[in-house]
Amino acid sequence: MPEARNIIEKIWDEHVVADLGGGRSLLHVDRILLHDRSGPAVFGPLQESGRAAAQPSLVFGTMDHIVDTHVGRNDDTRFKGGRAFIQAFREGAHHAGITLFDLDDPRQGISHVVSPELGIALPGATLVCCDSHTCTVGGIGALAWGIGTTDGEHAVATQTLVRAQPPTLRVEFHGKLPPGVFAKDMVLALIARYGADGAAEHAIEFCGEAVRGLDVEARMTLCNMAVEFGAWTGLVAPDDVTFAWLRDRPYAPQGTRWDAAVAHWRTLASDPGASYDRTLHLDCSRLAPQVSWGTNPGQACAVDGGVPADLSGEERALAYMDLRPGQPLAGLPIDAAFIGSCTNSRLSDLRLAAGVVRGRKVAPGVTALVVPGSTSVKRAAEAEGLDAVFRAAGFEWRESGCSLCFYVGGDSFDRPGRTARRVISSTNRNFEGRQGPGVRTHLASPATVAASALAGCIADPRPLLA
Ligand SMILES: CC(C)[C@H](C(=O)O)[C@@H](O)C(=O)O
Ligand code: SF4
Repeated sequence: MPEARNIIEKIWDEHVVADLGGGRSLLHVDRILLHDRSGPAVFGPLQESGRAAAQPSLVFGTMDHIVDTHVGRNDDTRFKGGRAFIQAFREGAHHAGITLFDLDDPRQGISHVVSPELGIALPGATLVCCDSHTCTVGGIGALAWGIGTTDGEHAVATQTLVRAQPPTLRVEFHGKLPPGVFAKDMVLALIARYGADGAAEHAIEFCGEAVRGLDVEARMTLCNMAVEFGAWTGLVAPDDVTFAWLRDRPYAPQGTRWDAAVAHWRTLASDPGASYDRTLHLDCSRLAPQVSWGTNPGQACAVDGGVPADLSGEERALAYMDLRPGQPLAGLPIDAAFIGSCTNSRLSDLRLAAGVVRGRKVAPGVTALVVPGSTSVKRAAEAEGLDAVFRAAGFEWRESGCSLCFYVGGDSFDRPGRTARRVISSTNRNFEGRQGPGVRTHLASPATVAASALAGCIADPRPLLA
């Protein structure tokens, strides 16, 4: 009788090319994603050392981080030297012979949004990208992780990587999610409960009733923030919900190859009795929408709660956020609301936010914007009239990209003429300066961001969803 294995061990075992001893293995990498921000640092050294891509058909590039998301964009960007980055990335991609989703390509978008959407990321596959949120695609059951550019160069040149096998962590979300509470709230509550380093470099399998009840896009939201929990990566075992979502995607297997793939993917689920190095639990049945109050994603609480009263050692976070212990969060005035990023910019996120916004207006003085995660999400949203709903309410409707998730991409909430100090955001990081110098970020679900944009202050979305 073979030993019971969990899904992470199964995917790992299938990808070992050579056991290097000491727990380290040479792994086959099934797919590589590269983007405009870190991609040039992969192509440059690769070309200088005279090496080529081992399997260019398994490597994909997309423009996302530093592109301008204003309508009518071109190679110019707000990132200093951005044009040179974009052009170097384009040239490197052409030279290496990989597939590039360039600015004018309908498949362009944030790496972690486009790879599952196009069926590049698949259940049971290994996938890497020089980006920490590569774990997002764990939502369809891929073992995906962020790497540095030196590993990126190694991966492109050999289609393999050296890794030590990670310890495993089972996170069980019990119960059913109450109405108005979403995957973003689950993961914020998890990190708040166990701390921003709670997963300590483990590979997580997210499971339990609340996870099974999530659609694939929400599972990606959950896995997106595994890295904010200190994990190496996170995934959800693929099931019928996954297979239905992936079917007929352009790069997914077709015809009889699809049937064979599904039959194999079904074998990946953790065996009964499989063991993990650690297990954590969270009850979702009474969970409230969550909002972060501090400067790491673990500093979050219920929207109808407040900053913990008994804080010590958090003075810097509170000073930066201009908050005091015990202060309620609901009712705190905001300057801006942002819906976007690889965490929450898929079609289901935009539908949810539009449902809150429909027929209502953004509060006077609040800058509100929606940045779809991919051009295809944008087009699908427009076909449903969601852009019109957002625009009528007073939201700006942008082209796809990372945009205001990340100040280093060139766009900032603290630009001349548009100073926004306090922002409620559907993104994943609330670090000091993340969305611009001095900008204070509150992380929340797209529903909470939308409700807050309308109220002009942090607001509970539940009354608007009822
Ligand atoms: C620029 C990129 C390498 C970075 C990352 O690795 O995550 C960015 O996407 C981020 O979210 O901070
Ligand atoms: S959307 Fe934000 S978190 Fe995601 S890859 Fe882009 S910059 Fe990083």
